[in-house]
Amino acid sequence: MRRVPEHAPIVTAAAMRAAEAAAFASGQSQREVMERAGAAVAVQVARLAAGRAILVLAGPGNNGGDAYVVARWLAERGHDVTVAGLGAPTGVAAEMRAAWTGEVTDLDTVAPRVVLVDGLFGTGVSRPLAADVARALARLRRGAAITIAIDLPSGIATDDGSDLEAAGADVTVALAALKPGHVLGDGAGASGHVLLADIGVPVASHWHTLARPSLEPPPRDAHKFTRGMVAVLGGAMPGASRLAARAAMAAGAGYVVLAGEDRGGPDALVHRTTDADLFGDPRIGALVCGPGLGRDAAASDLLDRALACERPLVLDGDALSLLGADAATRLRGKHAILTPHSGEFDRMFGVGQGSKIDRTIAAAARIGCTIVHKGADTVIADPAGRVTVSAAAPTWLASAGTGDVLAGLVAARCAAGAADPASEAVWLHARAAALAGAGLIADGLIDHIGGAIEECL
Ligand SMILES: NC(=O)C1=CN([C@@H]2O[C@H](COP(=O)(O)OP(=O)(O)OC[C@H]3O[C@@H](n4cnc5c(N)ncnc54)[C@H](OP(=O)(O)O)[C@@H]3O)[C@@H](O)[C@H]2O)[C@@H](O)CC1
Ligand SMILES: Nc1ncnc2c1ncn2[C@@H]1O[C@H](COP(=O)(O)OP(=O)(O)O)[C@@H](O)[C@H]1O
Ligand SMILES: [K+]
Repeated sequence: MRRVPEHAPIVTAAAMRAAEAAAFASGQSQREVMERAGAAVAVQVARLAAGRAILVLAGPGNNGGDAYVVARWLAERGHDVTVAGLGAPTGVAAEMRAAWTGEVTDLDTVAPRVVLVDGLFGTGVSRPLAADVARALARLRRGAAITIAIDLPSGIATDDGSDLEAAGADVTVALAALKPGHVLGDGAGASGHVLLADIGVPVASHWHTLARPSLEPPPRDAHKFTRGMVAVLGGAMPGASRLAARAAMAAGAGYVVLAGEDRGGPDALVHRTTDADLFGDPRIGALVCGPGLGRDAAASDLLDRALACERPLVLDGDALSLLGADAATRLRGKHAILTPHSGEFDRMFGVGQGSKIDRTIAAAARIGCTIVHKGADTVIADPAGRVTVSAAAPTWLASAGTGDVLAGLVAARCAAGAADPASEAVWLHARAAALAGAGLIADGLIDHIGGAIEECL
């Protein structure tokens, strides 16, 4: 499983340029910052190279400038370094090129070495790599045992993670902040393990990577209702609603109700009918509607009643499909957390423009609710524009029913009064998956929620 730093700021290329400009305006020189960036990367390269031969690729912009600093730093400390260049840098990057006293060979002809450092393009990549450059990069990566990218793997679009003919990296050293390209789409896979280097450029952002929550055991005076009551509406596919209910129980809800005709599930699960008493029960801290609900008239009626009641809602699966393009009008002003996968998201909000972060922020602002936009890169956005991205969840989660488990987790944290129930639930979900290991199924994932919680106490 790849590693990504926790609670790291995420900024776009434009925001990064603004942060750099502010640092330069406050008296730092571009040269100093580039020396710091190169040294920070070189420290990691030295550690990972462990004495093996290194090839540094240096591009025509400031990413290339960083690369020349990396090469100089390593050579000065006795490492076996060669450099291959692309284009002639300008400005400070040209000064760094001039300060490299070794040879600069041609990208097309250079032989691969065990350690590859990719400093061709970073946040300035503006179009797909030319075929010969992409071919050379892929060849050199294939010939290396480890590839370390400076700031971003060359050919990953900074702001949305799309693939502009990147070869990828095993380790990426992100400078000053992570970029959307490290956590979204193809970029997440291409970046490998991500390390964050402090280069002395302060960065402020409302967007962060997911962090381990800090949780408390139930206090001495706890009773079942103070720990949070969750009600899950059952429907056409009882297994899904049962998974959500069991996950809510495992995630620490003190009282979990499964409402409907299904009488299955563990003995500790409370069964009720979907009558007016249920929807009016003021003790319900979160009402889950959607997992296994179905899409028939009965399902639609249950959704209407859920939306009409005053309880906080967790809306998933079929509830989201039933809402479809009406989501924006029907959810406005509701206290709800939505957990769509990309198909459900697109049905509600359209495919739209921009990155997954941009689209999720826009949708959350439009409906005034928090949205957990699921996938390998789960993006959580609230109506105020705060974003958390989970970019390192085990891919074993891609199996039926794991989303139902997440809905139950979100509901349990919501009913417990958590400040950020969606992010906490997504962390616990990913961690439970890591503890469950290879070949996990949704039922087994629930057995590891307790272990994930233990790590947060
Ligand atoms: N600002 C700072 O002081 C600091 C910046 N830092 C570092 O700088 C990086 C950003 O630097 P950057 O803005 O110079 O962009 P960079 O990623 O080197 O690429 C731009 C060059 O590539 C070219 N080009 C683009 N796409 C291309 C393609 N497909 N195929 C071929 N050419 C292509 C583009 O040419 P153009 O698009 O104009 O034709 C231009 O020449 C950042 O990631 C970090 O590593 C750190 O040192 C901290 C201080
Ligand atoms: N490739 C993947 N890597 C990591 N997590 C994934 C991947 N694919 C899906 N997931 C996660 O698995 C869960 C699947 O949810 P969902 O698609 O709603 O499935 P279901 O409706 O069958 O429960 C979500 O939490 C999602 O973020
Ligand atoms: K790079």
